[in-house]
Amino acid sequence: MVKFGGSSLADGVQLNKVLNIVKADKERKIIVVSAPGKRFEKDEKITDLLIKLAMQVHDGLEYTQTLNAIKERYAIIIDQLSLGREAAELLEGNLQQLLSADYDNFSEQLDAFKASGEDNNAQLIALFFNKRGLPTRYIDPKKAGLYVSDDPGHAQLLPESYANLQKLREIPERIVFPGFFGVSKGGKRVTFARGGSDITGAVLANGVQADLYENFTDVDAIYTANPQIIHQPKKIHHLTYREMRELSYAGFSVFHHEALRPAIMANIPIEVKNTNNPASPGTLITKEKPLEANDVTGMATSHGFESIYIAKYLMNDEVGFGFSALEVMAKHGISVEHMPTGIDEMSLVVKENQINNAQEQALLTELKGQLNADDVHRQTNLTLIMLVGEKMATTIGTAAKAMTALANEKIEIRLFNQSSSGISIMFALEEKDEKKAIRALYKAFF
Ligand SMILES: Nc1ncnc2c1ncn2[C@@H]1O[C@H](COP(=O)(O)OP(=O)(O)O)[C@@H](O)[C@H]1O
Ligand SMILES: N[C@@H](CC(=O)OP(=O)(O)O)C(=O)O
Repeated sequence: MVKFGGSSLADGVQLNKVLNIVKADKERKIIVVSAPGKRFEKDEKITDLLIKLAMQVHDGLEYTQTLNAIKERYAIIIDQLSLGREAAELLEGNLQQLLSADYDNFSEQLDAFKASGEDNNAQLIALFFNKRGLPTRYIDPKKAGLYVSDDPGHAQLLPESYANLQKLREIPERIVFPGFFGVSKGGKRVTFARGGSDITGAVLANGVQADLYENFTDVDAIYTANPQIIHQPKKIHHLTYREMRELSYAGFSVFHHEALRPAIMANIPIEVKNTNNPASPGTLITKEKPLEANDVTGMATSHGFESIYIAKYLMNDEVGFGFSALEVMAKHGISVEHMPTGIDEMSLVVKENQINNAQEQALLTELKGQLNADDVHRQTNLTLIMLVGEKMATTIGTAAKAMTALANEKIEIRLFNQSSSGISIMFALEEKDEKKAIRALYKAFF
């Protein structure tokens, strides 16, 4: 079972590498593909172009330029791989159908457009493999019975899909399966969260009970820190599912955090590898791993957070205080990521984009009134840094070492939280300190 990300499918050169990787091992039987990704830093992903196109079509704006940009990307691939008229006509027909279909609402239309990126790519890649002598079948997620909830942009798998997907094992040829979407019970295409082709790969791996889920991307391994911040960070050779779940949720964009559960459920090892350097061993992710020398396995960051600080004298003696605070947040549709507490105070850490300016005052007033609090205020522009490692649970002094490294750089820690399992600690800092903090922590731990 293998998945190739958008960077591995960005043009004909990349697709030739993909063919060689698939041909090199007959166990690479099911191939999940993303839509063509970026060829260079400032390039646009097909998925982003499709989102733009859907909005322009919906708003009645001029969309020819965007449509042409999408056609051009596929045309280059068709040309580079000499796929001929058959491929060009297939693509043209699919796009026409997409544009002329009736949609009940914009969410449905947007998801149909987004899904078409992977779907067209899967059809082209199946054609390409067949033309190069590798018998391959394109499979439509609808035909395979990959059912999901009707939550556009945030689909959740319906468990009955696993039994349907098991039947893919009976297909003798290689299978090319589009990632990123499934079908609702009403027969509509619904996408997972962005980056969701990883989820499709994990779901299929579970469905067919694969021995291994290989996830091909554009880096040699998962690194101890984001390579866009640290120059040539150390590679992580082995991660546990728990570590990966913490790190991917906290900012390791290389593997989607929702893709872990299906793999964990069937205990399938995951290997993250590089399409541009397939001989390199990559990073293995399994349930358990041999204990390492280092207490911290990796560190992730993500920005765009804020904290709502609530203070009340004798808070800890009040039964149900935390419940009431969370109830107000839930009423406003805001999900709380972390909840560090003190004796008379607590902070609710949330994603910043969940609270708009119009809502702010009402939320703060309601929290203050409902909780009879002494003080309620927001701290905005926060970055969360997560240090993760199985060995941290049994090591003394990890937090102290991290705090010393930050203090030496005169970086103020706004919040601190340790997970109950002991395998992660979280710091919230001001966004302006993010890069300095990551560098200081990297130096201290690696
Ligand atoms: N800790 C990390 N280790 C490896 N890559 C990381 C890490 N954090 C962020 N990344 C980024 O993730 C990218 C790969 O993920 P993504 O762009 O989704 O790839 P794909 O197109 O293959 O799905 C890398 O190019 C890298 O910039
Ligand atoms: N193409 C989709 C799904 C995906 O997983 O893409 P990638 O493999 O390029 O991260 C997106 O951009 O969100």
